[in-house]
Amino acid sequence: MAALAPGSTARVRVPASSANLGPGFDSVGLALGLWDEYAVEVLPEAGHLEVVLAGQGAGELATDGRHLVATRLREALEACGLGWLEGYGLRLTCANTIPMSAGMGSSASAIVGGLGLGFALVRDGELTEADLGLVNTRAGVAEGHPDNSSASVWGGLTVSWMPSPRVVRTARPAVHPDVVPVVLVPADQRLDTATARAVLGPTVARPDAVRQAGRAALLVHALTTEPALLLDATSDWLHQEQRRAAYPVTMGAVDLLRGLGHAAVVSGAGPTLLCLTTTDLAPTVVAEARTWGRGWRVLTPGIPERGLHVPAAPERR
Ligand SMILES: Nc1ncnc2c1ncn2[C@@H]1O[C@H](COP(=O)(O)OP(=O)(O)OP(=O)(O)O)[C@@H](O)[C@H]1O
Ligand SMILES: N[C@@H](CCO)C(=O)O
Repeated sequence: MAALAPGSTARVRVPASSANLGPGFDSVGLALGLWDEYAVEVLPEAGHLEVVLAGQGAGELATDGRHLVATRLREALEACGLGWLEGYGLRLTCANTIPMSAGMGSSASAIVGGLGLGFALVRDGELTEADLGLVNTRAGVAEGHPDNSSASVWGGLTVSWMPSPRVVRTARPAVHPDVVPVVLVPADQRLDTATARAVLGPTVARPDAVRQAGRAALLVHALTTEPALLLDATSDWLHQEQRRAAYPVTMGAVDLLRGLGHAAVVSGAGPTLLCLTTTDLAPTVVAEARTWGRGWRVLTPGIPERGLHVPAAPERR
């Protein structure tokens, strides 16, 4: 493998994601049109790493080799046979819009983006389908559950599973064109995924497992074919009630919207709320959420059809 030439660059964009969507715990993900953008430039100074942050996490996250994008950039370069910072330096620039620890897959996006950036740097700024497959596997293994990471890699709706601890497989059903995600982010609230996972017990009752399996199957049908079934299709018995004390405000809002007939769920490990609605009803959901006041950010980010990608070069004037 040739050394990296000073002045070489790569750039990637990676979307946010919502995981679980009610019954699809640890397997179903939906990409959301909120993007982080990462860029890297090779510097001549061996051993030198510069991390420049803007937006979410700036002034808060590490700006050395511990930064999550940097650690996964390193993983990708080493997988391509390049020693980390051996004979070259790097400037990593991150422009982040995805809120951290909010339930929109920020850590998965950082992992997916870091890996993608490394492969893109080695491939002269391009990413192949095979690279996306590698990123999907490595990111799912790194997170331990591939729901967020697969949606960030592929865009759209993903259903992922791990037939063994180091293998990730993903199906990508096409979302019905009427489905609209409304994302409600409670201001100034964060919940680490690790904390939210720690409250889940090791076993579930058989009747709950049976109901959950049926609704997970129905979820895919509702999202792809019959959105009118989304309210029933988003019921959950495995994680949301168990975590209620960790995000009480969100659960109150989920209860309220579901009482009004809307398919509201906790997004990932929370505290963001995801409402899966339809083109005709989305304005009603948005109007309802706006009555809740400034404590909530109301987003309609759309569902990007592709995930991790190299953006087109900006046009020269
Ligand atoms: N863009 C980023 N760059 C570097 N590190 C990040 C970035 N985004 C998230 N992280 C790291 O990941 C942590 C958040 O991960 P966590 O899994 O708790 O939340 P999340 O991924 O936003 O939520 P969820 O998995 O429920 O959607 C942050 O505290 C930070 O350490
Ligand atoms: N399936 C994960 C998503 C958050 O990373 C959870 O709910 O814990």
